[in-house]
Amino acid sequence: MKLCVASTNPAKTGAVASALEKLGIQAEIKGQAADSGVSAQPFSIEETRSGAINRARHALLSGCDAAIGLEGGVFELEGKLYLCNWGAIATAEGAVYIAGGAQVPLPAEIEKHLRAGEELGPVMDRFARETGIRHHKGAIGILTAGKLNRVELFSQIVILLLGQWQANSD
Ligand SMILES: O=P(O)(O)OP(=O)(O)OP(=O)(O)OC[C@H]1O[C@@H](n2cnc3c(O)ncnc32)[C@H](O)[C@@H]1O
Ligand SMILES: [Mg+2]
Repeated sequence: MKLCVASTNPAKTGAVASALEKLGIQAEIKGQAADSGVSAQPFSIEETRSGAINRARHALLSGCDAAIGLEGGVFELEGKLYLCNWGAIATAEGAVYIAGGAQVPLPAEIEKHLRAGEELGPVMDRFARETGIRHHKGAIGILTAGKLNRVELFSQIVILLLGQWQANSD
């Protein structure tokens, strides 16, 4: 099976590889940049989820058995911003399955910069005095003292996607 991943971010391609390994599924993974069709920093659940679906649909056009889109974003609930992550798998048979991941509130300090129009990636790097956080541990890694990283978070979403595909294929 050839599986396209709609990003070259190693946190996303790594998450797909890790999910496949956990499920014992053999597949060739191809990471490629794909248009999310939403803003670089999605600001609602709807926008984040749409970004994942658009990525998957676009990546499927490059000729794979299925394509996985993963998107990070934030949304507001009772006046606070929360981190959210969504995923979608588009299959060559024309099906699309969707799943959401863990959500945590963002510290006020980070929230302030996002509301001023900055992207979470660079804001997290400054906050944690590190570089490229979005490529590995992610905001979730910083906010949970490394107990859960971005690869593991996306990996669980990918398991939810592959599981739904399988549940609907038998
Ligand atoms: O190359 P792509 O696939 O676009 O990967 P990305 O890291 O930019 O990831 P997203 O586009 O899905 O994320 C949207 C924005 O939110 C940021 N972001 C989302 N989740 C994050 C996380 O866990 N840690 C750091 N930045 C994150 C990211 O930098 C983007 O500005
Ligand atoms: Mg991005």
